[in-house]
Amino acid sequence: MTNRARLAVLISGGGSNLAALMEACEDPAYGANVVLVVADRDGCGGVEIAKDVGIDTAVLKVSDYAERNEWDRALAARLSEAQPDLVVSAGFLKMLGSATLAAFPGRIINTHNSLLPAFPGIHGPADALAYGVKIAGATLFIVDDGMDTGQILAQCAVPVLDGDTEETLLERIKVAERAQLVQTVGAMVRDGWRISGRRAILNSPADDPGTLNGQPGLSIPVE
Ligand SMILES: Nc1nc2c(c(=O)[nH]1)N[C@@H](CN(C=O)c1ccc(C(=O)N[C@@H](CCC(=O)O)C(=O)O)cc1)CN2
Ligand SMILES: NCC(=O)N[C@@H]1O[C@H](COP(=O)([O-])[O-])[C@@H](O)[C@H]1O
Repeated sequence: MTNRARLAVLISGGGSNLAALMEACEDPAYGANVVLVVADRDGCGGVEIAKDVGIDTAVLKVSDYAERNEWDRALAARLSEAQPDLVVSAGFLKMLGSATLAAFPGRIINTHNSLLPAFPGIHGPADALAYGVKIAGATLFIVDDGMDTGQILAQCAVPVLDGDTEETLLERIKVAERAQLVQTVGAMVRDGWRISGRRAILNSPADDPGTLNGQPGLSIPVE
């Protein structure tokens, strides 16, 4: 595959999902390259991971702009410079505004560590644990102007174990989440996807041996 899809990744923290995408991109057959990493704050480990291998980075802090919309317009402009085919929000803790959404319609995806529509926001695993659910997981979805309301591309499930803490549950979720992100983004960039109402449909199932009928779904990793 000669033309590789250009990925821009939005982060706010350590970037383990980013690192998983970067590793997948090392294989030319995967079909993508990470061309830009943008953080909303200083000190993100994911920015250093990207810098170490020469990937372009930027930090855009809301507090550096007089208005939230100015930040959103600056984010849209910075992303546009990179000409991404897909924008991947992976632990990005800021709601995207209308300028960014309009710049990449239907081409911004977000991975969230809960089984949406349950437990949206920034405390998914803690909220799931507090509720007492027995199954948790992660959701990859198309970003829209709501909070975690976009069409779902893929979901993966993990068990909640007796004695789990937020940390142990989060790490179990993240193992499945990273695999789901890599497999689904790969399927998207190689074979595309389509939207039909509330449904987002991959043109080819992600290559996850643990999926249900080849669909990225109930791939529950064994402890
Ligand atoms: N327009 C959208 N933008 C984003 C979405 C989305 O669904 N629509 N998803 C988020 C990621 N996310 C959950 O997956 C999420 C991130 C941040 C927040 C939030 O309330 N952020 C606050 C600030 C929080 C902080 O800085 O600690 C804010 O934006 O003011 C909710 C959900 C990515 N963007
Ligand atoms: N709703 C936003 C949110 O909570 N996102 C979550 O942040 C983590 C980032 O991990 P990483 O920095 O190791 O990739 C991920 O688990 C992702 O679901």
